[in-house]
Amino acid sequence: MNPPDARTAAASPPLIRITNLNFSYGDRPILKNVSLDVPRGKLTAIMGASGGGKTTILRLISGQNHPPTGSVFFDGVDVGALPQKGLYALRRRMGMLFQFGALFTDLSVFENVAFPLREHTRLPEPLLRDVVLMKLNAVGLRGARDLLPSEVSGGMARRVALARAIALDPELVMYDEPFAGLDPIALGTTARLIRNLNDALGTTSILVSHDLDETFAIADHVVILANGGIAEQGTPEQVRQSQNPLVRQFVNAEFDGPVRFHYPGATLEEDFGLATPSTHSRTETHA
Ligand SMILES: Nc1ncnc2c1ncn2[C@@H]1O[C@H](COP(=O)(O)OP(=O)(O)OP(=O)(O)O)[C@@H](O)[C@H]1O
Repeated sequence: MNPPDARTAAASPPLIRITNLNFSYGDRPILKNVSLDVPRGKLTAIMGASGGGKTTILRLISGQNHPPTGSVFFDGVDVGALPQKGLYALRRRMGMLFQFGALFTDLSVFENVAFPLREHTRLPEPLLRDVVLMKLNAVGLRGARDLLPSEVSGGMARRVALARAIALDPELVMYDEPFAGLDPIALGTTARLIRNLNDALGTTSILVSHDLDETFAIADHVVILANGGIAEQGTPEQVRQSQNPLVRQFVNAEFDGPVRFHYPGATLEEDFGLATPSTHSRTETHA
């Protein structure tokens, strides 16, 4: 496994440091002893099979879930140790773009972006207007301010959600599958925009995505989750060259590998009456 980019690590401490984190839903373990640094000012992608715990990591970073053991530090602050008020203050430093954007359908594009500003600041109206228009300008939608979400395309709606995620000038923006449901052109536009906003605003970004090519094209640092732990991390190039079979299967989009295509069960021989009792074996197990 590759360590985070050495130059970044030397330049400044990570914005997020996760140490020895364990997390379960009920008695089902999801994350097992995970330690991870998210470098400041960079775009880190978290990838891996469905249900691997990627969204759970985002929820642990924002303090929506609490780890029974291990810690999440945001800019040196232990998120799990914060009282409710401190947690709210911390969340103002984070922007979130959830899967499918989740805009308020009865509010205009302008009011969707204005929403977090109205909720969390007391900006006078003319200043609020300027901030909203600047954010909309950054995503190319200043001219669409008066439209309703139903009047813009899916790709544009995602860009409105992006403008809303950066409305409060967060230090960290977390994107949970921001490309879901987008056509290839809108997907490419959104990916470029995420990269450009990260650089232009000097934020740190965490991107959870299944779109390998687009994600590898824009990420500085890639983390592959598998079996509750980090199977690999490094630059996109380093991860592509990983020899870990779990990573190879994922990166090469292989149909079968350590993660089995077949759900565990009876063998073909058993189901079709071709086997003698001695050859009955349940080999199709998950890695
Ligand atoms: N609140 C919850 N209660 C119980 N189980 C949950 C809860 N939230 C998520 N899970 C389960 O925990 C596992 C990890 O969920 P998580 O959403 O973190 O995975 P993911 O890697 O983001 O998946 P995907 O790529 O499909 O979005 C999944 O199997 C999910 O069904």
